[in-house]
Amino acid sequence: MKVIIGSDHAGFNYKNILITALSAAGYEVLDLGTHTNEATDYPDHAADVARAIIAGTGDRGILVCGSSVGVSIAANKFKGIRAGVCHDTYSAHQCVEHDDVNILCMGERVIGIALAIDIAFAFLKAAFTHEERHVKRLAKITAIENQEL
Ligand SMILES: O=C(CO)[C@H](O)[C@H](O)[C@H](O)COP(=O)(O)O
Repeated sequence: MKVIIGSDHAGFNYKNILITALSAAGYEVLDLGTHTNEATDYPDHAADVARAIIAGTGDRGILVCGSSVGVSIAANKFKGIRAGVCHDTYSAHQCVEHDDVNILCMGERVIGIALAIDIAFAFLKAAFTHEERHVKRLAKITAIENQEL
């Protein structure tokens, strides 16, 4: 599985640690930045990762900012992106199993790094169930996206 990862300055340290952990576990990881501690704007990085997922450059995305809220708002503006804020491992796998989330958002200022790593693995190991009720609900989200609902 190929993972696309991005962060602003507030998520920079966790992004780097996550890249090391995921790469060591055998995941292919594409780092779209930011590449320094210098202050940057989270919508830019959310857009980079969202566009890469939409283009099929990677299978799943991970975004890290200070709280996770900013990147999730920005990423969810893109059609076809289902970005979820997860600061616990249950949400991290359930959001894929039920909601087919394709971008995980975490906040470096919110949780410790050990939990962030566990959450990333829970997210990446999970698969969408394709159960009828979930497929129906996702179709409604797509309808909202297309302004049909
Ligand atoms: O946490 C965030 C809000 O959701 C943002 O993604 C930023 O990381 C945060 O706003 C950065 O704050 P700073 O004071 O500019 O470092």
